[in-house]
Parts: sequence; structure tokens; C-alpha cells
Amino acid sequence: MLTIGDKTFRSRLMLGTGKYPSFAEQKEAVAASETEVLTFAVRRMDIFDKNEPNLLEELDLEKYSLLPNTAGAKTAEEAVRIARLARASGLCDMIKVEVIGCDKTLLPDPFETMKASVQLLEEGFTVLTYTSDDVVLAKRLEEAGIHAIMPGASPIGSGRGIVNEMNLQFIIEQSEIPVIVDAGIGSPKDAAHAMELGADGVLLNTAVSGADDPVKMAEAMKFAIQAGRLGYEAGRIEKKAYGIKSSPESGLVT
Ligand SMILES: CC(=O)[C@@H](O)[C@H](O)COP(=O)(O)O
Repeated sequence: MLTIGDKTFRSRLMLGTGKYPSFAEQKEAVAASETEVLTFAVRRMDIFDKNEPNLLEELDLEKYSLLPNTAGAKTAEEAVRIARLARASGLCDMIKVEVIGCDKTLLPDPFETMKASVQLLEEGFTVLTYTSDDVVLAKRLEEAGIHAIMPGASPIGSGRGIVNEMNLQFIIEQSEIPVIVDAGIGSPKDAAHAMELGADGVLLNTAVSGADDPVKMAEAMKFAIQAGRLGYEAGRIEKKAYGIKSSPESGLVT
């Protein structure tokens, strides 16, 4: 079970809701993933206009926790405004803080991310913060009191998978709050990799929405995350430099 703030989830997969070929495929993919947490960009959805097409209307919202995110924000001030808007719409008290500092790489701005996270904590939000894989920043954010840390595997939408396993490993080892690897996951292998490292969960979007068959990929991600978690809990063997016979050498018939 994954616990964040006062919520507990069976699934360790959080799914983004952007850029699906159609609402119908999205709905099917969400179901196939068995996710319990859906994240969406508040700025890209007109949550107050009932006439605008809105994927949230397509879903049985009893089944999901909504995780509005502050995508599109470039300053702490913008992120805080977006979070307040999400709360005012009655969507949820959880917020994914995302403050982008570079348009080309889409990497987060560490200073504005920290500022926004602190402000939203003061305002009583359950704060899940998207960061780069900076180990010290992750520690500082945890000390500030955030509820979950979301280090990127690689840039958003890049599908490159985990580019700095060592940093992610350090973040996972040091964290006493849940670590959700977020962004850059390209394939089920990447999702399983994150879970085998000991991440508490994975948040992904493009790998599913951009797949040739989003529904199949959503299911594949579900299994990959379950397999990765099981493997982590089972405890992998140590890597050795040379071959070691796997058959016992005693008791052989001669
Ligand atoms: C949907 C969302 O929150 C994204 O900003 C997130 O970081 C996912 O990234 P990928 O699309 O690379 O999975």
C-alpha cells in the first residue's frame, strides 16, 4: 500500500491525462492501468465551464483521487495561484507542484519549486513536489514538510528512462516520505527499473498516451510496476564479477 498524506492507494501507478488520441481511448487506458490517481494540468482544463469537453466528466470520479498539477507555471506565484484555483473548484487538496525553469529541457526551477511548495504547505495542501533528481534539493524539500517527492527519471516527454540511477538511488535511500519517480518513463522496463530501485510509485503520461496502443501500454505499465515492486521486496541477488555455477556441486553421482 502507498500512503500519501491521509490517502492510501493499492496501485503504485499515477497516470497523467494529457495528449491521448481520444477521450474514449483515454478512458479505456485509465481503466486498464488500474491507477487510482489521475493528474491533470489545471491550466489546460476549463474546470469551471460545464460546456467545455472535459475528460473528468467521462470518468467515474468515485474511483479516482485527483492530483491537479501546476504545469505551465514558471514562478512560485503562478504555481500557488493555480493550486488555489484547483482547490476553489473543489477538486482536491492534493497538489503536484511543477514549476518549469527551462523551456527546452522542461527541467524544474529548484528555487521557485521550493518557494511554491513551502507556501502551499502553509496553506494546508497535501504537497507532492516534482523535482529534478537533485539529492540535496530532495532532502531540503522533505525537511520543509512536503508529503511526497517526485524526482524526474529524465525530461518530461523524453521517454529516455532513468538517466541517473545513482541520484535516484540516493534520493530513495534518504527519503522518509514516498518517492514517486515522475517524468521521462518511456517503456515498461523503465517503470520496473524505478520500482526495483525501491521507488514507492511511478507517475507517467507520454509513454501511455503516445504509444501505438495506449490501452495495451497502460496494462503493460501496471504489470511492470507490480513486477518491479515485487522484485524489490523479494531482494535481488548480488552482482558478481564472474560466473558462479547455479547447480549444487555436492552429492553428485559419479
Ligand atoms: C502529466 C504530468 O504530470 C507530466 O508533467 C509528467 O511529469 C509526466 O511526464 P511524462 O509524460 O514524461 O511521463
